Amino acid sequence: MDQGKTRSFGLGCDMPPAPRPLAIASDHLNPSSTVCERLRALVALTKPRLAFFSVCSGVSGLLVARPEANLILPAPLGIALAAGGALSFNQWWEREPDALMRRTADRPLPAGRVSAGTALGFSLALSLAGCGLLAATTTPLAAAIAALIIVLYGLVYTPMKRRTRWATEVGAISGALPPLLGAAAAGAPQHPAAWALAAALLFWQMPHFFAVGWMYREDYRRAGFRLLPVIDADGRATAWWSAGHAGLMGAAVLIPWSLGAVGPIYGTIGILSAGALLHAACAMLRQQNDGRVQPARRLFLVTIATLPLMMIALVAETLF
Ligand code: HEM
Ligand SMILES: CC(C)=CCC/C(C)=C/CC/C(C)=C/COP(=O)(O)OP(=O)(O)O
Repeated sequence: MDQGKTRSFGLGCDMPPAPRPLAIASDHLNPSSTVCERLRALVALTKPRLAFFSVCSGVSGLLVARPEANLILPAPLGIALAAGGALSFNQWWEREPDALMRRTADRPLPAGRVSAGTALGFSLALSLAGCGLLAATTTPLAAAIAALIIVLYGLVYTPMKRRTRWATEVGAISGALPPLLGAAAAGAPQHPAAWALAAALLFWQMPHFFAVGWMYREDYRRAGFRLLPVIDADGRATAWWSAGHAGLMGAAVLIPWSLGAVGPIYGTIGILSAGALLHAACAMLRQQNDGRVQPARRLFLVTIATLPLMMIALVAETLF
């Protein structure tokens, strides 16, 4: 989710040449940067692409729970502010390891485009504004879920990444909660379709991250992250866990479909998506140990392609 100008969507071949030593902001800010450059740096702190997808999953929960809610703006805005707050807090916390990884060395903090104090203040302000807006315009439960996501992601998952390989599972809970946040904002936190999307998203994230982790495992190792792809010598465990979670994602689609909680369009697209993830994870399993990252990259791209399709299918089936 790095927003560096030189790379995009995990293709990983045009990264900056080398990680810098700790060039942490505050004393290293470029005094001649324009207002526009500073604003751009603040936007990059929010990991806009991930934030956008998280908002989409939250809005999907909102729309399936209350289809007429598409006219209500404060809920998506509140979700976006809370997401930006959580994600920029993570960048503030990880400014030192980010400086050690090629993938993230050009982020605003390690690159010195924003000071640590500004980043922390910005992340807290966005978090408070997001939760406040949700509390004032939707439901207290929605604000509470947003606060829970911020705490789980910022204060539990983020420090866990350098301590245990199970951090990813905890991070996946925070990443799966936005559809429930959306449904709570619509006043229907129990809505089965929102729970179905949250469950699919929970399992989707494991192949998604294990693929990325394998692609950048040297980066993660250098920065001291103890994630599964780092401690897995030959890629076998990474591929198996990815395949297993692709299977679980299939179950998270089939079960609500068979119970009538979601319709056949979402059901079919969800099963095809899980099948595509399983296929790509199995390809990773077959080609482990040969040092290539191509199968992992393909798995990552499959995750990126399938998630929007599933969200669109779920919402379209509800609205039309
Ligand atoms: C445990 C949970 C997750 C982890 C550890 C994770 C990690 C990552 C990482 C490291 C990247 C960067 C890949 C690169 O630089 O090439 C990435 C990309 C991406 N992730 Fe995730 N992610 C997680 C959950 C999610 C969730 C919940 C969503 C959406 C709702 C999401 C959407 C995306 C998208 C759209 C990209 C591609 C765009 C970009 O690189 O910014 N991720 N993810
Ligand atoms: C509404 C709301 C508050 C939404 C936010 C949703 C949310 C917290 C998603 C985060 C998912 C996640 C664990 C990403 C990995 O970040 P990472 O820190 O491992 O990624 P990095 O290596 O690129 O820094």
